[in-house]
Amino acid sequence: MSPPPSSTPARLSSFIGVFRYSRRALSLVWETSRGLTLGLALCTLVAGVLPAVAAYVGQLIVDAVVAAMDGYKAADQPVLLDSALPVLKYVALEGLIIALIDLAQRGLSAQQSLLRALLGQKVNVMILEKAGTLSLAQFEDSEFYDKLTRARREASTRPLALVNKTFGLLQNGISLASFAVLLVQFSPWAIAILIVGALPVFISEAKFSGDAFRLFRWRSPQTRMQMYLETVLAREDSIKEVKLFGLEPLFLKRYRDIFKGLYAEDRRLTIRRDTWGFLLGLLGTLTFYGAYAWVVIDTVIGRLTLGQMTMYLMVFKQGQSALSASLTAVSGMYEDNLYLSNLYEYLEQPVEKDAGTLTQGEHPGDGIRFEQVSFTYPGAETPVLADISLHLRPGQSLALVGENGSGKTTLIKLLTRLYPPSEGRILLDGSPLQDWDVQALRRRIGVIFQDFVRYQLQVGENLGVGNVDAFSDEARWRYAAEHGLADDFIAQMPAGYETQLGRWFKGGQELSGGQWQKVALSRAYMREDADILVLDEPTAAMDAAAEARVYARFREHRKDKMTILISHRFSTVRAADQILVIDRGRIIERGDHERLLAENGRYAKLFRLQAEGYR
Ligand SMILES: Nc1ncnc2c1ncn2[C@@H]1O[C@H](COP(=O)(O)OP(=O)(O)OP(=O)(O)O)[C@@H](O)[C@H]1O
Repeated sequence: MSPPPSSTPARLSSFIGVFRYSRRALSLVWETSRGLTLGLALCTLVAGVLPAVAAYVGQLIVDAVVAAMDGYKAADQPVLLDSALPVLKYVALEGLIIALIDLAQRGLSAQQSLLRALLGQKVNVMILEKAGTLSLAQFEDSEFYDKLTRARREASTRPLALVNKTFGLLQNGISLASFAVLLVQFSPWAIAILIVGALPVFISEAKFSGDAFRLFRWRSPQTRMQMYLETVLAREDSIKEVKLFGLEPLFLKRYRDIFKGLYAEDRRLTIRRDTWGFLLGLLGTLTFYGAYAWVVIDTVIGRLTLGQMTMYLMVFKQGQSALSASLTAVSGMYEDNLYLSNLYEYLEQPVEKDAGTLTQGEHPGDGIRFEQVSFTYPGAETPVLADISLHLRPGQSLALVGENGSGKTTLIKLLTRLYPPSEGRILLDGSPLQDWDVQALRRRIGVIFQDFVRYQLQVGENLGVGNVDAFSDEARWRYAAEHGLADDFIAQMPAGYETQLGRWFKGGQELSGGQWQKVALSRAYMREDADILVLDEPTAAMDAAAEARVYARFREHRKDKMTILISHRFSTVRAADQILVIDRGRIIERGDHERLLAENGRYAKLFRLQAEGYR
C-alpha cells in the first residue's frame, strides 16, 4: 500500500498555494507575544549581518598581518608591539563581533523556546475551544475525528517552526545579501555559481516534503488505531478486561503490525530523500571547489591579496551554507504550511449556528411535545425513530420501555437537542427546541445518561459538573447527594466531598459501580431550575433497597416537574403516569400501567414475564 500519487502541475500549484498559511502563522505568533516576536526579529537581524562583517574584518586582519610582517622586516630597530598593534586591534574587533553573533544566537534560541511553550498552549486551547463548539454528530464522524487527531498531533508545534524558518530565512537572506556585496567585487559569476550549486538540493527537498505530508495525511486512520491500542493497553479502566481475556498479545501484535507497515514507508521515503539529498549536495561541493580553485589562481597571479583570498573563500563557503539553509528553510516552510493547512481545516470546520434566543416558550406550562418526530443518524440509512408523538405536562412522569436498540436513548438525545429531528417538531412550552437559547434550554433539563462520565476529580466536583454555575457550591453538593443517595458513602470517605476519585491522581479512591451511579444520579439534582428530569437507566447497578429509596426520593422531588425515565425494570416503570412502549423506533402501545395490562399487549406480556422471574 502506498499513498496516492499527485501529478506534477497539481504539485506545482499546491506548492505555491500552500504558502497562504505563512501570514496567518506569523500573525498567530505576533498575537502570542509581541515582545518575543520583536526580540526574535532583532536577533535575526544581528545574526544575519554580522557574519559578513566578521569575514570583512578577517580580510583586514590577513592584509594587516602581511603589511606588519613587511614593516617588521624592513625596520632597522623593529618594535614588536608597534608592528603588531594594528593587527591586534582587528583581532579584538573580530572577537567582539563573534561574541555578538553568539549573543544573538543565544537570544534566538531562548526566545524561540519561550515562544514554543506559549504558542503550543495557545494552539491547543484553540483546538479545544473549537471542539466545544462542535456538534455531537461531528464528533461521531470518523473523517472529522481524523482531522481533530491530526490537528492535535502536529499542529501545535508547526506555527512556531514556520515562524522560526521564516526568521531563519530572513537571517540567511541578510547574510547572503551582505556576502553578495563582498562577492560581486570579485565577480558576479561567483554569485551565479553559488546559486546554481544549491538549487538541485532545494528542488528535491521540496518534492520530498510534499511526499512526507501526503503520507502523514493518508495514514492518519492507522495512527489513530495505534493511539487507540495504546490507550486500551495502558489505561486502568480497560486493563482489567485486557488481562482477563488475555488480549495483550493480540493487541500488541496489531500495534506492531501497524508500526511495521508505517515504518517501511518511512524508511523508503527517508532513504530516497537522503540519497537524493547527498547526490545533489555533491554538486554544491563541486561548485565550491571550482570557485576555490578560481580564487587561488587569481591570488597566485596577484589579482587578489592574501587577505582577499581568505575573505572570498570564507564568504563563498558561508554563502553556500546560508543559501542551502535558506532553500531548506523554504522547503521546510512548505512542509509546515501543509501541516498548518490541516490545523486551519479543522478550525474552519463549519459550526452549526445556534440561532435560538428564546428563554421562555410561547405557552409557558405547556410542557414537552413531540409531533410526528422521525430521526435518522447522520450517515445512516434507516430511521431509528419514526412518527413519534407525545405530550408531557408539568407534574407528569413518562416512562419509556422497549428492547435494546429500540431508540429510547436516541429520543432523549433529540429532547436535549444533541441532534435535531430529521422530520417533525419537538416543542417545549409551545416553542420549537431550535428556537430556544441553548443555555436556557439545557438549564431546564437535568439528565443522566447510561454512559455517564466518571471524572477523575474530587467527589464534590463530580457532583458539581451537573451544574457549572454551582460547580463549587458545597451546600448544593450536599442537597444533590442526599437526593441521589450518595451522601452516606461520601460522608465515610477520607476527605469527605474533597476526596479525589479515580486512580489517575495520588490518593484517588475508586468507587463501586453502584456508588458511581449514585454520584451520576445526584448530578441530575444539581440544577435548581431544572424542571425536566431525565433518567436513562439510573439504577441498573444499584441494589434493590437503594433502588426503592431512589424512586421514593424521586417522587417526592418531582412535584410540578416533568420526569422521563428509561428502565427495563417494570417495578419502577409502573408508577409512571404515561408509559410508552417503543419497538424498532415506533410507539406501539401507550397508557398507564393499569391500562396497558388491560390491553394485554406487549407491555403486559413483558411485565408478566418479569414478575414470573420473581416468584
Ligand atoms: N451515535 C449513533 N450513530 C448511529 N447509530 C446509533 C448511534 N447511537 C445509537 N445508534 C443506533 O440507534 C439505535 C437505537 O439506539 P438507542 O441507544 O436509542 O437504543 P436504546 O433503546 O436506548 O437501547 P438500550 O435499551 O440498549 O439502551 C440502535 O440501533 C443503535 O445502533
